[in-house]
Amino acid sequence: KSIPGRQQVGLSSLRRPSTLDPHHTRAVLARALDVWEQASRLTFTEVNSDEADIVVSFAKRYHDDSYPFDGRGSILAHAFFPGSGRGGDAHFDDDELWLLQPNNDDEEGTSLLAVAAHEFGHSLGLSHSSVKGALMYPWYQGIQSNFVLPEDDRNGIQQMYG
Ligand SMILES: CC(C)C[C@H](C(=O)NO)C(=O)N[C@@H](CC(N)=O)C(=O)NCc1cccc(N)c1
Ligand SMILES: [Zn+2]
Ligand SMILES: [Zn+2]
Repeated sequence: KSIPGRQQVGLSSLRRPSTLDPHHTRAVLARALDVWEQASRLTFTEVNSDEADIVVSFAKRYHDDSYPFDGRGSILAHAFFPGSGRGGDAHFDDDELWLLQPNNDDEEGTSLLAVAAHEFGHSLGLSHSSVKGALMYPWYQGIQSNFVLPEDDRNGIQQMYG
């Protein structure tokens, strides 16, 4: 399944986000992957198959793994470290108010770009970072439109896929 250097991403059509525009959602997910592509030798291709290395889905509460979501807020998403089966997959809590545009601070809602970039870090094998400001810092911090991958995250991905 996972051929080093060729990460495949499937946007699972099984559980597509109920409210988000699928075309726009894919564009945001592609940008979240691009964050990592630009800092490593990784390349990503979209495939429509659950055999993909990273299968993305949106789900609420219990969703056939033992990590149920919790409604709006708190847990926003989770992803599995690389591996067979659901390894690499990323699940997003469909009870969140996902924003597909970089949001100005006062607007409530959660940037899908920021969270997806964070989750794909897990999908690629990165754990949480204690460096405040790192993308892999455990707590959501929003994202600027001209987002550049912080140093700590770049080091992390270079160590694995330099
Ligand atoms: C124990 C984990 C399942 C928590 C989960 C997470 O880290 N997922 O990768 C999560 O949703 N964490 C929240 C915060 C929390 N502890 O509930 C979060 O903001 N993570 C996503 C995120 C997005 C963008 C940037 C950063 N730094 C973090
Ligand atoms: Zn899940
Ligand atoms: Zn995380």
